Amino acid sequence: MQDGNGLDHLAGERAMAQFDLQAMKVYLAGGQREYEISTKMAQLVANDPVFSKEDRVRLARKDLYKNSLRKAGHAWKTILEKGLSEVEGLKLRHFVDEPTYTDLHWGMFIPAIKGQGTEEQQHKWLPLAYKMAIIGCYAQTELGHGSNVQGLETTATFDPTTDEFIMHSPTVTSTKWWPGGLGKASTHALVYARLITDKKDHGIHAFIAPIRSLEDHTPLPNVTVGDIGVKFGNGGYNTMDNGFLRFDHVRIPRENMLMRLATVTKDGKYVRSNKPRQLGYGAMVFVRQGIVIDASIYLSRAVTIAVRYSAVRRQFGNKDEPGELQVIQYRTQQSRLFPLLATAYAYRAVGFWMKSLYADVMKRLNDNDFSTLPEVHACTAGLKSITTSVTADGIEECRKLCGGHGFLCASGLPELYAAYVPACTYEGDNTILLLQVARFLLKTLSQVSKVRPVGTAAYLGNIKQLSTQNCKVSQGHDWLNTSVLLEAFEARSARQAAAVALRLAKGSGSEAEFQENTPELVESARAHCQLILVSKFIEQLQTGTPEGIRKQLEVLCYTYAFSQLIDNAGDFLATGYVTGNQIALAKEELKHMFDKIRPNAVALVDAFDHTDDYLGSALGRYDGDVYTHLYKGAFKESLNDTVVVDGYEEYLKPVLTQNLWAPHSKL
Ligand SMILES: CCCCCCCC/C=C\CCCCCC(=O)SCCNC(=O)CCNC(=O)[C@H](O)C(C)(C)COP(=O)(O)OP(=O)(O)OC[C@H]1O[C@@H](n2cnc3c(N)ncnc32)[C@H](O)[C@@H]1OP(=O)(O)O
Ligand SMILES: Cc1cc2nc3c(=O)[nH]c(=O)nc-3n(C[C@H](O)[C@H](O)[C@H](O)COP(=O)(O)OP(=O)(O)OC[C@H]3O[C@@H](n4cnc5c(N)ncnc54)[C@H](O)[C@@H]3O)c2cc1C
Repeated sequence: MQDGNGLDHLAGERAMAQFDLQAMKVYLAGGQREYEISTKMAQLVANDPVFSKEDRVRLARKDLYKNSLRKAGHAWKTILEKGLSEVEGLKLRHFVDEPTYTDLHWGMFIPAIKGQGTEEQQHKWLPLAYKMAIIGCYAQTELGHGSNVQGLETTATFDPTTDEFIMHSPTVTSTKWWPGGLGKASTHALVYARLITDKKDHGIHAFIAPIRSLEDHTPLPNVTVGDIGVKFGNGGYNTMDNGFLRFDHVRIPRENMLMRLATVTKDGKYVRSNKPRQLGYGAMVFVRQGIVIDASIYLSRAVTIAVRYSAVRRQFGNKDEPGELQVIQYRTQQSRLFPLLATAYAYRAVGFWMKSLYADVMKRLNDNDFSTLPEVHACTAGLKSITTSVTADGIEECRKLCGGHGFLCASGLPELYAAYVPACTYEGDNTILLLQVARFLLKTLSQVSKVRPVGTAAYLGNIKQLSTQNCKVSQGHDWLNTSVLLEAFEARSARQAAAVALRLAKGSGSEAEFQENTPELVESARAHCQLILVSKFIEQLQTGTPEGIRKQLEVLCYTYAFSQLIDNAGDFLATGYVTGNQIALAKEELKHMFDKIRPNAVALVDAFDHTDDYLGSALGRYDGDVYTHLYKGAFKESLNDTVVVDGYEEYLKPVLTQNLWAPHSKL
């Protein structure tokens, strides 16, 4: 989408592109229809002044939050007035581009009711939620426990005499703490609490608790609720009202317990269904799968800014060429930037695959087939973990790649980082999630002689072969073979998993030994996830990629795979599958890939199709007119509202005019 002012400082870069830009835009959007919807919604948001992002980083929290309420309300009004479809509405909210209560309402409250509510409960709650007559949040985490869901303390005690649950927060640590949208906006909370019937604790279950009056939005009796406070960074995640919540013996009807997985009868009998209790974690699985595409989008924004700016920015020169060099010409810049560009493409491809994986598991669950649930859990948890960690670090790397100007909020990067970095923690701390993957790998390996692993773990079925055969690469171009690359990633992952499994198997099986091995378990989980990412990127390329973009995608795929191989060379070498020389050959191939990316770099980021409005960056502007806009931007700074600064009379003038002799001065 070209929305610059006509001057195109990057026109020379764009003229070098060697692929079909339009086809790439459609590919990255996920298809022609998605592309058209995206384009339409991006323009709708960019052209509506209510959605302006101007000044967001300068607003005080109260104003920032109020403005975010205004935008969320306006988005909803726009959706209704224009009769937008669900997909269009989702896209519109995406382009509004600030975390707000509706993310949790649509992203977790509704999916949790769909997944855990009976049909009757869905009929009761979903119509209200769909028309936003109620606003819901997902209240799981407490002050004392987030990762350890089984350790939550809030109680829901059944009282058969009134057919109600009594919701209670027995300790300070049982206070619900963090749920987005809870602090100020929600009328209802999906509360995870310990179910107690007849003095028996049945563990964690989900309850819909009304928390604010639908008349005047005041907290209901015996409910204490508010915002937990200012968070990291300017703007960023501060548009969200992450909240606290305490119940003091608050009564809710028995039907407010979501009863698809377990029921409590009128006379207080607890009945479990034959479905796995882990389905209670379904809303988390749903969001985790969506986070992979989301990571690609965030990373692609940072990379777009850094690539465009690197093509505009010039420093130094050399005797072979006139003038100064664009910093994108420097190998070191390329070696930090191009792998991130390739990663954003990889996550897009894998994100598409994740969607199909999720659709498949949902279909199976509807048919009461739970067989793929453990693999899907491991996959969504692991890829959520890797992609968010890499993206957060990648945004920060892009900031550094933009030198000093990257540190200015005008670059768009500080705010992007502040908004994104909590993704490493929410929806599961990234280390906790990798430990879940490791447990899955150990279980799979322990059963490998009896149960043939399937899906993303299928390679573990070839563990013997992968443990004995070594890499056959003898010249650089031998690496240009996806089977060779895949085998390297499979062998490294299988060997790392087998090594730690063997060490544990030789031990006593104690928890202490398990703990001692957790760093290696996390490394082996990471290796497994990197294999999934590489293999799914390759697989996506091999299934019907249009001719006009296939070559570029292949280059990006090799760039991604080689950079992963090199960044993790220690692991590959330690498993003994590859030699130092083979790693050195891969490094040379990676440099050849950089040469192929270089003339296409600007077009490859144009293909992400981010509008200037969405990027919100003077450095990443489509037209490359960086300096004019940085300079103009300085005049919007509130300190420059007056020529002589407020505070001069009280604080600067006395310093300048006291004329006191500083006794310690040597002058
Ligand atoms: C399209 C969507 C939009 C996407 C875009 C995103 C935009 C952002 C949107 C919203 C903003 C942010 C929202 C943030 C919201 C939150 O943060 S909500 C709170 C999230 N909290 C967590 O993630 C807590 C992390 N902890 C856990 O998940 C679990 O407690 C645990 C997995 C660490 C441990 O669970 P526990 O019950 O104690 O289990 P174990 O005994 O260890 O394991 C029991 C078995 O269950 C398996 N399992 C665990 N989780 C799942 C699951 N989700 N699905 C299936 N199976 C699961 C586990 O592997 C064990 O299996 P085995 O017995 O076979 O070993
Ligand atoms: C911006 C934001 C939004 C959020 N939104 C919501 C929401 O809407 N709803 C909601 O319910 N929650 C929400 N949360 C809470 C979030 O899900 C939790 O913070 C997250 O799951 C991590 O849990 P924790 O805070 O208990 O971390 P902890 O588990 O206390 O982690 C602290 C450290 O201990 C380590 N650690 C903990 N246990 C182990 C172990 N067994 N082995 C090794 N290391 C361990 C972790 O790796 C981490 O380094 C949100 C959080 C944030 C930051």
